[in-house]
Amino acid sequence: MQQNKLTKITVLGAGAWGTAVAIALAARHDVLLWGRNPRQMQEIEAARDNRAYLPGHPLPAALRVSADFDAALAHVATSAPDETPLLILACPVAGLRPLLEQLRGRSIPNVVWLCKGFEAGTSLLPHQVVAQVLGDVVPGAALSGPSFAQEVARGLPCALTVASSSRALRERVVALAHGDNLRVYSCDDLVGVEVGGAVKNVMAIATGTSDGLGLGLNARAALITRGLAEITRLGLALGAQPGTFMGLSGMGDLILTCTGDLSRNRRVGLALAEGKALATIVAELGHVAEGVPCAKAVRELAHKLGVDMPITEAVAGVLFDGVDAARTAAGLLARDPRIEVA
Ligand SMILES: NC(=O)C1=CN([C@@H]2O[C@H](COP(=O)(O)OP(=O)(O)OC[C@H]3O[C@@H](n4cnc5c(N)ncnc54)[C@H](O)[C@@H]3O)[C@@H](O)[C@H]2O)C=CC1
Ligand SMILES: O=C(CO)COP(=O)(O)O
Repeated sequence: MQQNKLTKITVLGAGAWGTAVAIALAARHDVLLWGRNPRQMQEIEAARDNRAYLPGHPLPAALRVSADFDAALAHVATSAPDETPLLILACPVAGLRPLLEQLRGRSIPNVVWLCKGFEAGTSLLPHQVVAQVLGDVVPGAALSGPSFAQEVARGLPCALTVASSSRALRERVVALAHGDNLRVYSCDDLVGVEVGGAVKNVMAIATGTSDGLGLGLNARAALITRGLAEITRLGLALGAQPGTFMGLSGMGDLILTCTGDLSRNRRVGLALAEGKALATIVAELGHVAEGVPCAKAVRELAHKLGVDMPITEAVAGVLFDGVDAARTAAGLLARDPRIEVA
């Protein structure tokens, strides 16, 4: 495959994932990592290590870091005419709208977002938030799939999916990002890719809770499988293609997040099983756990659409309604029998 050399890329958001993606892409491109906290960005520059969000993964010498928003945008506005630069949005879903507001009216290239979830309050998917704020003039894509930041930063093998309604942008992102140990597939089902990436976080809280309660490996496999059925039902109601949920952004990310202890969402579940309060868990985590706000947004959406989502209901009940986790697990098992594919 033809690799584009030294394309200019700006990553907006210097958390764990933005930093890991910037590290991976800096091996082949001219990458600038922007973070909103000037003191933190100075510390990263001084240590050449993001000690707050991704400690122990030195930044390559070529990777530039900055807290200057104008400079970050100028980086991707100054490319040669034959290059299309890339703007990567690496904030959590809660930060997407505010970040997009900062971009509105500015001259920006193609945007690719990495966040996984439904927006709290609106239950919108990221591409819908992008369309609301920027309109459809800027081509956009979601990059998703099973990808723990720490492993990507170490250069371990990883496969992702880029989803966009623009074929040209999908091809562009593949040409830029595919290579070394990153394998990038493409897909035109933006809704399916985003729904899979969002709801798997809720399922990871469920499996973490189940594992923490000692309910066993059989229960975990059941939760993952029925979780996939639940994700698929919601996705189909929103217009997704069923096959997408068998792919990297569906089953792939669901398996990773439900079983891998690097998952922050799984760790939320493990801590809930210990009886910790949600506020304590979130404070101790020090990172976003998208499954928490997403459980509420998905519950609201499922009610609105009439989609049966018992695992999401159970997770939201434990997180927000003070329902006891062990009782919730028993409640799930006590549901009436049904045909498996339904
Ligand atoms: N960490 C991982 O392994 C992966 C994370 N993701 C997704 O990427 C998104 C970001 O996750 P992480 O970087 O891991 O979270 P994190 O909790 O490690 O860092 C979040 C970063 O976003 C910044 N931020 C928050 N609101 C912002 C705003 N309005 N403007 C600019 N920056 C803002 C914070 O300052 C912080 O630097 C989430 O949606 C997550 O689900 C996706 C794949 C892998
Ligand atoms: O999305 C992820 C892996 O693909 C990261 O999951 P967590 O946010 O649960 O750590």
